[in-house]
Amino acid sequence: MEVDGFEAKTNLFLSWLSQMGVIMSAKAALVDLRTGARGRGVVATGNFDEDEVIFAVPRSAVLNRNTISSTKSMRPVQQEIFDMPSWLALTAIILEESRRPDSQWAPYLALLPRQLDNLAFWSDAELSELQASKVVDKIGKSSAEEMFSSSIAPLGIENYSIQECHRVASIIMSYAFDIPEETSQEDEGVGEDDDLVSDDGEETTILSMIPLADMLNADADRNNARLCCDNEKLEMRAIKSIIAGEEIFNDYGQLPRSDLLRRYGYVTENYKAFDVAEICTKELLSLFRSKEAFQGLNLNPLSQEDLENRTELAEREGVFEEAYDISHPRPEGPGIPDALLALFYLILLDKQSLQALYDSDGLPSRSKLTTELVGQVLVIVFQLRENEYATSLEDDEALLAAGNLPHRMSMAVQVRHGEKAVLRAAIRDAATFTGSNKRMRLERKQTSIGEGKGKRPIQESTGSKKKGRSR
Ligand SMILES: C[S@@+](CC[C@H](N)C(=O)[O-])C[C@H]1O[C@@H](n2cnc3c(N)ncnc32)[C@H](O)[C@@H]1O
Repeated sequence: MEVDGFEAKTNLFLSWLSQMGVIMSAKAALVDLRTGARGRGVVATGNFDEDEVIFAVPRSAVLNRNTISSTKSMRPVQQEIFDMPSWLALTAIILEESRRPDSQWAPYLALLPRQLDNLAFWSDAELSELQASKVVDKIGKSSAEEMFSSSIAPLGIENYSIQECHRVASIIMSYAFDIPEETSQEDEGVGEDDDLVSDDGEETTILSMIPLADMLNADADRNNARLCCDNEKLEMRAIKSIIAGEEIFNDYGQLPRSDLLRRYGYVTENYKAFDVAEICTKELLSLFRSKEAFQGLNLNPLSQEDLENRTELAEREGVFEEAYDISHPRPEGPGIPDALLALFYLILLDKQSLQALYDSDGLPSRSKLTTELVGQVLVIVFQLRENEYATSLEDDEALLAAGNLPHRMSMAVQVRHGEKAVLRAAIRDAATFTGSNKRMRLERKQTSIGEGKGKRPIQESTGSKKKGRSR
């Protein structure tokens, strides 16, 4: 006999779905996956062919900003709701619908979780386990609170509290879909073939809670279903054949585990391939002003003016970013982004070559940017970044291998370990750069760098075209 009403809530929700006109294939079932720590999920009980409809949800069962026109109590504040950012408006609407015992969405709202593991709900002590992960700066809890106070509080919703706003806003972050807005009769035919859910935030989309569609879990590239939208209904279709017994997975995107944790409150091994380590450009640039950071590389610190000129050129060339994400190399691109290589290259270029680049149009190709010096500087930058974490990659490996960590701590260790693993791989990669240093602004000194890699005397580049090969 269950004590938490989990199954009863599921059953009420399933009957409500059919009243709302949701049609679910007899070959799919909403099931209890709590033993796998996944809450509810949808599982195939029969085989699905590619493109087969798993369930269809009519637009009338969807909860979004358009819903308020049917909610009498919200009509007086309709304009305020329309003026808010979409996630805030949906937060207000769900708060109001949750308050009303006669809300037509009550059996659906009762299913949404009370406890969440998204980072907004972590204590400071729990967050400190993420160590130097930049995700901690992206939680945005206090700015969200300001918005709740300035936009939602004045609406006078009965059950308003900051805590409840956080819960609802986090649910929206992990459950809502951005779907193409319903087109009017006159517009019909314009976008009828556009059946993909858009998540690019274009004006024609509307942030919506879609009952049942949001009961699908996700696990990186294990997705086997996709939401397709037309003007009347939203259909969850198989994107490949699904065998009876398999879980039906949606696609939450190729998120690094840090962002998965921030937005969805969980991590799995399958997202490891998308992990990133973030390098903050401001911190990076300060290294080039110091004497200590690159000791042993025959590299003089840059004046503030020189550094600014070089970063301005990087901006002109479209390679300057506030932060750079280092990732594992993937078919879509290398782990160390071209833009970061280009920034380093510009910072390390000798004066004459820099001037030539100013007067030219365009940066050299990636293979020219990967000079030995760029690689050496990158190695140092990545090592410094790795040292910002309080524990080493090996410490974290031992912690994870020992197991028995509390749930949130285990997730935090996986995130920070993943970021360090990205940095280690990037260090190995940068150490292989062997491109010529002849245009690099190395101190004029007869010395050698790059132990074991085609050693040659290092000369300050004069830009002279007839510089011969030294080997
Ligand atoms: C859109 S909901 C999916 C339905 C959810 N399982 C439920 O019971 O309400 C997204 C949430 O499901 C959970 N989730 C999704 N995929 C998961 C996975 N592979 N492992 C663990 N939890 C997952 C996370 O809590 C996430 O925030």
